[in-house]
Amino acid sequence: MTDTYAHGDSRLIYTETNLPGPSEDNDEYKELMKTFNSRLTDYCTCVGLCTYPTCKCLEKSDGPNYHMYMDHGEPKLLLNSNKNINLVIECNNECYCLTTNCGNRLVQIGPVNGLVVKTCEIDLKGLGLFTSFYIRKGTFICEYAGELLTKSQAVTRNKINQLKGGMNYVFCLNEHCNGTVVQTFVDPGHFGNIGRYINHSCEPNCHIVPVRHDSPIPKLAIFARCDIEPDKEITFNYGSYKDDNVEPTESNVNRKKCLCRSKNCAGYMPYDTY
Ligand SMILES: C[S@@+](CC[C@H](N)C(=O)[O-])C[C@H]1O[C@@H](n2cnc3c(N)ncnc32)[C@H](O)[C@@H]1O
Repeated sequence: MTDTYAHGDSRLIYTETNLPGPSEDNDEYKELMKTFNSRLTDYCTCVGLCTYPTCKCLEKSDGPNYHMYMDHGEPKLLLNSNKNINLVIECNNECYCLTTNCGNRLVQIGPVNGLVVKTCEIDLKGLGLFTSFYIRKGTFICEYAGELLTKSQAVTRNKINQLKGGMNYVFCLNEHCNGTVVQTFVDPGHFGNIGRYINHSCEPNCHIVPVRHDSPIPKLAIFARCDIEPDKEITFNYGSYKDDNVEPTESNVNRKKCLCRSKNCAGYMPYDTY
């Protein structure tokens, strides 16, 4: 992966991709580490460009994940807009195809260029992530990477953050699969990448797509869901991509006020219901 970004804050440690959270001597942690350290066993035997349905990785993805376009004479990949985003499996180290141009490797290559961290116009939002370049719909922005936590660790950290009343970086990805929900918890609060600076919006220009290429644990990959002009803030909806914001009720009065200023702002940040 090529990731040249860094934190301006020396108290934070930059990690390009997820790393295990603090070790615990319990079954929940052991189970998480077992999955984290296991590898996807399928690989393709394509030579050169991977095409659907011959490529095993694309077959497992239920169709091509990305399409190519020329950007100032350079080939770039964009997420297919008709793609089932629950199933994005990139080629991996075991695959026979070429790492540089198989057409099914994007998230593993690293974030887009031109991302800038700066203070938001609305002070209370803190820092935000902005783009200095024009970004096309379907562009991979960056991962939301940090410590991979068990559910108990995530709940504890979330409670502590709520009590402190400061920023909360713990994100829960819910994947709905055959009637069950598989949850992935990532906290870039202390160890994280550039994605930790992305703020929430009720009308976001990006969304999170679970992408797998090495371990069965998905990368929380942030993609542009529309074209984005230079100097715009990068945002995604902190609610799961399946569950939209819910109206505030008595049970969620503790939710933070949302300052996204979008026309359809729900007024509150999505509630962490895990
Ligand atoms: C993942 S961090 C985003 C980066 C953060 N703004 C910073 O300065 O590092 C999430 C935190 O940012 C703030 N935040 C993000 N989006 C917001 C929004 N739309 N309205 C108000 N606060 C927001 C909240 O405090 C939230 O807990």
